[in-house]
Amino acid sequence: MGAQVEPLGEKEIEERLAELPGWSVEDDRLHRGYHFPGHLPAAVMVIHIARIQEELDHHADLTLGYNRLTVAVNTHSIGGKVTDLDFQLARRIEEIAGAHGAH
Ligand SMILES: C[C@H](O)[C@H](O)[C@H]1CNC2=NC(N)=NC(=O)C2=N1
Repeated sequence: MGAQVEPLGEKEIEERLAELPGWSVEDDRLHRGYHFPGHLPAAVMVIHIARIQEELDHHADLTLGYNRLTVAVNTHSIGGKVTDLDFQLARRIEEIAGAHGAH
């Protein structure tokens, strides 16, 4: 996979985060929490994210609550650092969030 799976530096992370409001990096994990109008829309978004994750072969930890969903991801194959793969997944999730009533 080459340079794509290099851990990102601090400046590269800041640049990418600037394009992704609501997302942050803590403890080497890229994460965001979403709120929903109820439980089913949150659960449906989990399934939609799962499809994207299979397409990208990159998988986040998804924590589903009643009307909340937390997404946290890093790249396991390089020992749990934030890479461009994590940002690719985050951008794909952002693209679908609005349609699920997530905010
Ligand atoms: C075999 C398969 O391609 C790997 O295990 C993939 C699957 N999903 C993954 N997801 C994440 N977040 N990091 C990985 O390194 C990773 N590796």
